[in-house]
Formats: sequence, C-alpha cells, structure tokens
Amino acid sequence: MDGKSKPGVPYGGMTDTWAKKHRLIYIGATRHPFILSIRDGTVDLSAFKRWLGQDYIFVRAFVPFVASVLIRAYKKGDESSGDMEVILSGLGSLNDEIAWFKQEASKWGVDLSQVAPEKPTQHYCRFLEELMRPEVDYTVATAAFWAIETVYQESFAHCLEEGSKTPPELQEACQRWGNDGFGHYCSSLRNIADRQLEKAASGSEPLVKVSEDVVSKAEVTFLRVLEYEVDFWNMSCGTAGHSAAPKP
Ligand SMILES: Cc1ncc(CNC=O)c(N)n1
Repeated sequence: MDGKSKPGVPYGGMTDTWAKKHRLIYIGATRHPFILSIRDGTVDLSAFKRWLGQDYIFVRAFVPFVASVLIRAYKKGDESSGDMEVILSGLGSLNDEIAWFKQEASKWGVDLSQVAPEKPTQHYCRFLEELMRPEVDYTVATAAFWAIETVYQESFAHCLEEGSKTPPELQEACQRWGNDGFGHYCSSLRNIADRQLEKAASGSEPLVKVSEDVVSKAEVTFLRVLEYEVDFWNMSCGTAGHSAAPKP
C-alpha cells in the first residue's frame, strides 16, 4: 500500500474520516450511473463522446491548478516532505493525458476545437480558479487535489474490476485512471493532504483558531469537489439539462 497503512488495519486519516462521514455523496460521485453504464457495457457512446470533449476542457484547466499547488509546495520550503516530486509527477501524467485526449478525440471523430464548455464544466473550472488564489491555504488545495484525482481513480478502477463488462474500446480510458500506478499516486496525494490536515488539527500552527478554520474549509472544499464531480457525470449522461430548453 503506502507505508502508512498495515494490511487489515483501517487507514484512519482525516480524508478517510470524511469519506466515511459523507459516504452517500462519496458513493454518488464514485459509483455514478454514467460509470455504472460503462461497467455494465450499456453506456451510450454519444454520452462518452460528450464526456470526452468536456473532460478535455476540464483537464486543460486542471493543469494550472496543479501547477499552483506545486508553487505552494515549493514555497513551503520543506524539501524532505517529497511533496514536490509527487505533484510534479502529476503534471507529467497530465502532459500525457492531454496528448491522449487529442488522440482519443480523433478516434471518435470529436473535433476538440469545436467543443464549447457546458455549464457544469464552466462552474468546475471556475472553482479551480478560485482554489488558485493566493489566500487559499496549501492544506485546502491539497485536499481538493486529492479528492479530484481520487474520484476518477475509484470510478474508473470500478470499470476494470472482475466481472465488469466494460466495452473493449473504452478500456483504455478506464486504464488511464484505474491503473495501479494512478492508485499509488492517489495514495501519495492522500498522505500529503492527511499530513497537512493533521498539522492543522493538532494546532501546531501558530494560531489554533486559524488552523481549525483551515480544517473545516478543507472539508467543505472536499464536499464541493464531490458535488462538481456528480454534476459533471450528470452532464455526461445528459441528465443535467445541457443545451436543453430553458428551465420553466
Ligand atoms: C472532471 C474530472 N475530474 C477529475 C479528473 C481526473 N484528473 C485528471 O485527469 C478529470 N480528468 N476530470
């Protein structure tokens, strides 16, 4: 696993506590009907194509967010934590990922230059921009980063589990986020977030009140990530009223 958890012993960091406390919304984000439709092979390919175009837009916006976390890790000046190496490896995979999106889009006949962001994509990208603001604490940013990556890891790994009927032409997409290496990377992000949260919660920071504030802000941010992810899946399924008639 990740050197911090022993087999059979629950992990027990703050992120784990949150995932349990907010189990229903967590499941809502990681076991969404869109993912279940990929897993059981009933996925509507036009939904997959819509997801592909929108996720390309999201990923382009995600790169500067991750870069902003990298800058904060550098500014902390704690070289021995290894945070920079983990975040930098994330930027490296995003580089491959952008190339993969372009290749995948041409395979499916999706013209990425013609894809306009839907409302849920716009909102999620705006949220990433808010998280890049200098007043956002490193702890809050790393908790968001961990949650964003983990939702995809848990979702797509589910489509590769034994007994899943994921169509062969979608398996590569699922592998991208569902592979063990990506799982390991998510554990490293969880360790970073948990270490930061632990520091804030134990009040080792100079101002205890400020630290408590950071922990609750991080929890709210975690919940917002889950909500944005659910909205994003809903849009992909076509259940979010995208490009539909105006609401009454
Ligand atoms: C909407 C969304 N959430 C998380 C990810 C995974 N991170 C980078 O690829 C993603 N691609 N898209």
